[in-house]
Amino acid sequence: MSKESSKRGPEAVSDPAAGMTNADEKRRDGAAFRILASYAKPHRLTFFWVVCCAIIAIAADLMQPYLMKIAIDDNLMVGKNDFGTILEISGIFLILSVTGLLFSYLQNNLLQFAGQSIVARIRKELFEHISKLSMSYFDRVPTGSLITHVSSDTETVSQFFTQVLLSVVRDGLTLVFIIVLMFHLDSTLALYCMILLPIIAVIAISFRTYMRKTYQLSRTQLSRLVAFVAENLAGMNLIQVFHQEKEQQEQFTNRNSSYFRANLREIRTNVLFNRSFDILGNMSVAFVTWLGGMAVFNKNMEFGVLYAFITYIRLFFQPINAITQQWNTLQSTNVSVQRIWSIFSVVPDIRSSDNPQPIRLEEVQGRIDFNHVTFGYEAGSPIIKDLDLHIRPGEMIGVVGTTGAGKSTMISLLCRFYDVQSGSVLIDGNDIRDIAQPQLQRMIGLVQQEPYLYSGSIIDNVRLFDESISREDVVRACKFVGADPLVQRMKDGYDTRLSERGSGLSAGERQLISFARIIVFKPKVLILDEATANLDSQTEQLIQSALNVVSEGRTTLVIAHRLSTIMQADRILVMRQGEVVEEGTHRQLLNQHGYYEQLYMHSQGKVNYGA
Ligand SMILES: Nc1ncnc2c1ncn2[C@@H]1O[C@H](COP(=O)(O)OP(=O)(O)OP(=O)(O)O)[C@@H](O)[C@H]1O
Repeated sequence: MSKESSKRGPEAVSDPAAGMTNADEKRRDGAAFRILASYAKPHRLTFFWVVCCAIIAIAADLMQPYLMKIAIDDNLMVGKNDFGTILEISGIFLILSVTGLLFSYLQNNLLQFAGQSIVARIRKELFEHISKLSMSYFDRVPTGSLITHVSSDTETVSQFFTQVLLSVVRDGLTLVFIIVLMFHLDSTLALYCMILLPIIAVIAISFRTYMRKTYQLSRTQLSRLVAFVAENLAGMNLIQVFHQEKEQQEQFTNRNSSYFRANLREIRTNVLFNRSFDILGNMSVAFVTWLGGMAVFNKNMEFGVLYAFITYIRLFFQPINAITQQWNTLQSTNVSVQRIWSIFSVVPDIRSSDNPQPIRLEEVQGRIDFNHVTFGYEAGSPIIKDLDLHIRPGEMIGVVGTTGAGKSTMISLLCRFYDVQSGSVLIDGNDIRDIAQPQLQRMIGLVQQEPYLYSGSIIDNVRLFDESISREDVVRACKFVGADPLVQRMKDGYDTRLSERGSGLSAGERQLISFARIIVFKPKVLILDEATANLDSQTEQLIQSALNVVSEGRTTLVIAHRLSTIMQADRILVMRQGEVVEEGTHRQLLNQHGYYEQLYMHSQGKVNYGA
C-alpha cells in the first residue's frame, strides 16, 4: 500500500478524532499545541511585550476599585472634608483608566500582529504542501474539504492567537491579580470565596467532553456542506443540462439541515455552560454581601473594603467567563490544527529522487520507453497490463481505443502522476523516478481537452506567470500556433484578463493558448489528451495545423477519438483493456482488417465509438 493511501480517507481529514481512544486524543492534543508553539517561537519577543503590556493594563484597571476603597475608608467614612485628596484620587483614577486603555490597545495590536503572521505562514506552507501532493491524494480527498482546511481551519488557528491566547494572558493574569487583592483586603472572606474554585472546575470538566463532541460534529457537517457546494459549482453545467437541480437541492437541504441541527446543539451546550457560570457569579455576590455586610455591622470590616471586595468578586467571574467562552475556540483550534496537520503529515507518493540524474534539458532527445509496465489504481486490479512500448525521438504516436481502455492512465504514468507497480518508464534511457520532478515537468508538455486557464491575462496564461519569459516571446508563440488573430480580436488583446478556467473562451481557443504554452516552454515531449474531441470542423482544422507546427521536432503522443487527427501519425497504437492490441500506420492497420478497421468504419459513419 502506498504511503498516501496508508492515510485515512477524506472523512479522516474532516474528522481527525474518528476511532481514537482517550489516550490517543490526549497525545494528539499535546502534539497539536506543540506544533503551534513551534510556529509561535520566532515571535517570542512580541509575546514577551504582550505579557508586559497586559500586566500594566490589568494593574491599572484593578487599582481603580482599590483607589475607591481608599477614598471611602480614609476620607468619606471618617468625615474628612479633604477635597484636595479626593481630587488627587480622581486624577489618579483618570490616569489609571487611560493607562489601562493604552496598554490593552498595545497588547491587542502586538498579539494580532504575531497571530496573523503565524497564520499567514501556516497558510502559505499548507498551500505549498498541497501543491506537492500526488494525484492519488486528490482522487480521494474532495476539493471542497481541502478548501475548508486552507480557509476556515487556518482562520480558526488565527482566532486561537487573537482570541484564546489574548484571553488566557489577559484574563488569566486578571484572575491572579484579583485573587491577590482579595486576600490582601480580607483573607477570611477570600478563603470562603475560594470554595468556588472546585465547583467551577467540576462544571468545566463535566461540560468539556460534551462540548468537544458537539463542536467536532458541527465542523464535520460544515466541511461536508462546503465540499458539496464546491463540487456542485464545478459541475453546474452538467447539473443544469441533466435537470438535476431538484435532486441536488434535496441533497443540499439534507446537508444544510444536518449542519443546522449540529450548530443548534453546539449553541445550546454553550449557553447552558455560560449561564451556569452567571448563576454561580450572582450567588457569590449575594454570599459576599451577606457575609461582608454582617462583618461591617459588627465593625469587623470597613465599608470601603466591602465595596472593593464586591467589585472584585464581580470582576472575578468576568475573566473566568471570558476564558471559558474561549473554550470552543480552543476546541476548534485543536480540531483545526489536527486537520491541518493530517494534511501536512501526508507524504507524497511521488517524490523527486534523492540522487536525481544530472540532465541538461536542452540535450533531451525525447525517446520514451515503457518497459513491461503494469499499473492499477487499486492494488490487484491492473488497468495497464505489461505494456511494452518504445517510442523514437521525434516520432508521432496516435493512441486510440474505447473508453476506459487505459489511454489517459498511460499518459498519467508518463507524466509521473502515479508510479508504476512493476516495470519502468524511461525518457532518454533515464527512469523517470530518477529524474528531478521539476525537470520532468519541463520535459513534458500536456494539452488536455479542457486546458486549464488561470484568472489573469493572456500573456500570464501562456507564460504561466513566469516573468523570465518576455511578452515578445509570448506574442511570437501565439503567432506561431495561429492564436494571434483570436487574441487580437479580444477587447484588450494580449492583456485581456480571462476569468477563472478561461470560461469566456471556447474549448478550441483554450487549446490554441495551451499550444502557445508548449512553444514558450519548449518541452521535448508533447502529449495531447483528446485535444480535438468535440470541436467543430473549422476549429479542428485550426488545431490540426497548430498541432503540426507544435509537434515539429518533438516526440508527440496524441490520444484522439477522432481518427482524422492521428491518421498522419508515424504509428498508431490501438488499446483495449489496458493492452496494445494493434500497432502500425493508418494504412497498415486498415490492411490488418482488425479492431482499428472497425473503429475507422465507425468514424466514417460519423459515429463516435468512444461515447
Ligand atoms: N483516478 C482514478 N482512480 C480510479 N480509477 C480510475 C482513475 N482514473 C481512471 N480510472 C479507471 O481506469 C480505467 C482506465 O481509465 P482511463 O481514463 O485511462 O481510460 P481512457 O482510455 O483514457 O478512457 P477515456 O477515453 O474515456 O478517457 C477506467 O476503468 C477508469 O474508471
